[in-house]
Amino acid sequence: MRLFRGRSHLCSHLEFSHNLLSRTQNAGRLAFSIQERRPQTQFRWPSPTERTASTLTNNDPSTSLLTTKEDPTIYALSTAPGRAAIAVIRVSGPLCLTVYHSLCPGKQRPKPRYATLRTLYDPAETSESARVLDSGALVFYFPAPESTTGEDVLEFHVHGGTAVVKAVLAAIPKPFQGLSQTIRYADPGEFTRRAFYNGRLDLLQVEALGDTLAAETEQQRRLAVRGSTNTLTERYESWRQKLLYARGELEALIDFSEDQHFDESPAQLCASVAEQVQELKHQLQANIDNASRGELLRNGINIALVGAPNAGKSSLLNQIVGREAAIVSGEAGTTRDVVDVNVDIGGFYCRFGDLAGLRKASQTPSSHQIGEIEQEGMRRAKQRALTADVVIAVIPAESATSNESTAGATVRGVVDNEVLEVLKQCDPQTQQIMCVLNKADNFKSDQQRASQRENLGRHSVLRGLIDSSKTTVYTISCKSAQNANSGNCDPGGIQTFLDGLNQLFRRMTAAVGPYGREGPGNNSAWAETLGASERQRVLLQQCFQHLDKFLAGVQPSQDGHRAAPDEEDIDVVVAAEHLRAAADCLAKIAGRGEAGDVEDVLGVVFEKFCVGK
Ligand SMILES: Nc1nc2c(ncn2[C@@H]2O[C@H](COP(=O)(O)OP(=O)(O)OP(=O)(O)O)[C@@H](O)[C@H]2O)c(=O)[nH]1
Repeated sequence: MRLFRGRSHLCSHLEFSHNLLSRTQNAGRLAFSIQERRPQTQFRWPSPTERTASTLTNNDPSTSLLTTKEDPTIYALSTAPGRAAIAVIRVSGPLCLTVYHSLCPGKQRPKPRYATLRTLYDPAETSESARVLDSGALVFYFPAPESTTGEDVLEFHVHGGTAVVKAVLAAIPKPFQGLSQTIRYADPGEFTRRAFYNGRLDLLQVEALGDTLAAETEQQRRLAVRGSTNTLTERYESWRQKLLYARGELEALIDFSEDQHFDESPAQLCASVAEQVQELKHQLQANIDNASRGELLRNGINIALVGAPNAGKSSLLNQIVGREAAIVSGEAGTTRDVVDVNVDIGGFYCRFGDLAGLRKASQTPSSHQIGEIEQEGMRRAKQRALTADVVIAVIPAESATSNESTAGATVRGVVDNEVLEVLKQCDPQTQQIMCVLNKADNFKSDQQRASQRENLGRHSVLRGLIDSSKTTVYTISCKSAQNANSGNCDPGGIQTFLDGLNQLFRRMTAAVGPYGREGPGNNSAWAETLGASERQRVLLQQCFQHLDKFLAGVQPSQDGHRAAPDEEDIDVVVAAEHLRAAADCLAKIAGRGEAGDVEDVLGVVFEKFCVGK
């Protein structure tokens, strides 16, 4: 085992020093276990004030005016622009009280966190009649640091008329004219950025806040709420602590193994750490999988309607969205390009793509050649189907009724070969396939309808696809749905199909635990991990890869392809480095990376924020 190939630079970490200390104190008793430790003191990114070394007091407004250079007070309309009953204007920074006194002259400082009724005046206006900006405004004052931004915050709840808002916004900076650095209109997301800098929110909560503001559907809202707790932060931090602790154990071995007696041999210690790392990998994998599932809720579920020309794809789309979103016609090949429609189905944000019908040239009537446009449409349709999360194969029932001589021929007649080819190319691991038998009104009886559905289920290719998607074949009739009178509760079976689709979405987006859906433990306890962002998922993936490299260096591979390394081949320094790198990835998730990293991340995260937030 190679222990002394140069001391790594890791001692600088507080956690490592802590480990060294306890290791030295407990020398000779190296019974190793990875324990949960309470996080170190809460990390806090230096505030803009600290970073610029500009300290202000806001007790005396006159001195604030002179000293505020680097840390301007910001203000903005925080509610949506336009006519409304109430508009909220928010001010954050050291000049809050100065702003208050200039708009509410002669009035006492408002009691913190209480609503105070005030008339607002224009500080630059001398004419008594023109001075009043708004009467009956409510003022809230939140002194630092117990405020949303961690700075002094002032909120004016004014009447929501456009002119009132405009006048109050114009009045706020008036006393500071000529001192341009002291107060300015806020940039998008600047209030939240300050909350982050002042330790009021961690980066994960900032991301969840961005999701909350962007949420359009019920499921997106729930996802955002899950992410807004600090459960994820605590989970990542406990993993990071475990990794740092494990690394500390290895480092102690490097430093002291020559002069101290340890109960465990280096190989035993590595095996013990590897066991813990293996367990951590299971948890990471669950987190990574759930983050991908959460993406479906956040970005929407991409659904492709595939089928032969005239199968009824456009008719089905129109039934789903409840309007004429796509052209329906008896002419085969009507839909040429992808028709995308966004729709909320039971709280799930979905993007439906109605695609060009798929057929071969030989299947077209001799008078009809497949032209360039139709070919391009089919190419796009295939491409879209292969990247969709859910592929709905729309199969028309008409061929079935006209060709019932043999079960096999019937089914093959219904499911077009071109459509089958595309379904076969879909990835059952990542894509769900659903079959819809349309034009059920063509069946002569319920019995015929049932037997055709069974035939479809028996079809060798479809069977496999349907089984892997754990879905059923739905029988619908867009025509019946369209012609139904309001008395029929589920005309054409569209509602039953939508319910099935909803159940499929629930399965696709349900959280899984470290040992899969059927594994031990409570999977719902992992629901928060659905809220993990794409950025977090990428960093978790990188963390996972470092753990893999660590394991590759210290133990045989689980599939038996790689034998256990000889004791002399275990490089503990390199192994410890992989643990450090893995821990760093977790640190970056919470915004604890190098300063440059964090600024880059902030740039991306705050892009989504609007002014006033
Ligand atoms: N009898 C019956 N006809 C239907 C049903 N659904 C759709 N149709 C008819 O089938 C024809 C084709 O419908 P579309 O919805 O345009 O089919 P499509 O799959 O989008 O066709 P392409 O655009 O050519 O790919 C139209 O004449 C529809 O009225 C149904 O449930 N029953």
